[in-house]
Amino acid sequence: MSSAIPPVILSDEPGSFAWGVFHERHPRLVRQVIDALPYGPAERQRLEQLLVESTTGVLTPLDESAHDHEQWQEWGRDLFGLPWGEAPFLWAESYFYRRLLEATGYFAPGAWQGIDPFAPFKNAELAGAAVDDELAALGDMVSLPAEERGERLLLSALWGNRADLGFKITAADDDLRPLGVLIDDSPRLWTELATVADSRVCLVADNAAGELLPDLVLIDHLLVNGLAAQVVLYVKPYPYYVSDATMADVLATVRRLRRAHEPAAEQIGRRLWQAMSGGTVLVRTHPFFCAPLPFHDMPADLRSELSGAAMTILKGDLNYRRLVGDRLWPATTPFTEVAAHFSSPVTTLRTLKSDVAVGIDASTVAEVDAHDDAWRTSGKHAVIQVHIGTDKP
Ligand SMILES: O=P(O)(O)OC[C@@]1(O)O[C@H](CO)[C@@H](O)[C@@H]1O
Repeated sequence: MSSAIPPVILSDEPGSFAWGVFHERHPRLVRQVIDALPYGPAERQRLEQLLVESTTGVLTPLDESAHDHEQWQEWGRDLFGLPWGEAPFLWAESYFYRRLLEATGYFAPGAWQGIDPFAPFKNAELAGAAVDDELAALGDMVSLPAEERGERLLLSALWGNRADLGFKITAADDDLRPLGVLIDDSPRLWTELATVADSRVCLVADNAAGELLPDLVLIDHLLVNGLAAQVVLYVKPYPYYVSDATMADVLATVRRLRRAHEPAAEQIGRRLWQAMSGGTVLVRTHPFFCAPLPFHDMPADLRSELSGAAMTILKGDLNYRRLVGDRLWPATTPFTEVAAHFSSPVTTLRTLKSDVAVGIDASTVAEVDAHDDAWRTSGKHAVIQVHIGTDKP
């Protein structure tokens, strides 16, 4: 690493993006969760208490009866007792979602066990007109040459990340209009996929519904065109960050494709179903995908699982923060420096929705700085960044 490592992002500074997540976004999110499902007084009270604690109190541990109490004790050893804003933003946000599941009774034996508090939002999006339009558009792509189709599908997987449901909670309609891809390393991705024979490609999913749909279509494209022999799709083991995809969301999305009126979409759904049955698409998960830590601290079992992949495609903002470290990097920090620790070649498909940015050349930084004060967080810009390894350009 060429220069000193910058500080980890905290959420204790009023007016900062991270502060706004706790003090503006979370209160609206909790309101929406309470409005979307008829939680009883106990669950509602616990949700309200979580809001009070996370905005004005100190971090308290999970109840000893929680199945992962020990694990969180270890992760939070030096943090419990501190004000939430003084813990790393990545850690505190992750713990907020774990505590939200505790408040709704997701893990405890009882009537609400296993009920995804975010399912009403994800289901509404998957059933909505925007997804209808995406399915219909797949028909128009059939006649395109494979390369052009691949490029379009990659862009739709990229911009599918734009409006995750957490982001939509505070974004104005105007914020949802994309502006541009600041870094586009996609030619390197396509070349690498075309070069490595019989390859396994991993895709670490981010959000369900409007993002998972183009991800699955991209996976189908890679398999059909021989750009991957097998795809491993990683999802979250339980609901997380509002709209993050779980296995239930994968099944709902494949079903939506299979039932589409558009024949091209229906065929993709059928092929994905067969690929899952036959093992050319494996859906996997790991507890570390909901851990409050950067990928640098990935446990050995997951590291070795990913290490044989020809490419790992990381979707979204949070996976990006976890890859490069949730720090106040100068945006010109070389991507290779901060992504080299990853155990396989890696591609990020990310729209910018937090303060972290790396690998952007100085002239591009100057240009976006001049036009958009909030370019790091507005979700209007995106990056496709690729790190392959020291032996390849
Ligand atoms: O990973 P995703 O879905 O692209 O984004 C997650 C996200 O919306 O959550 C955080 C704020 O809550 C931000 O860092 C980020 O923008």
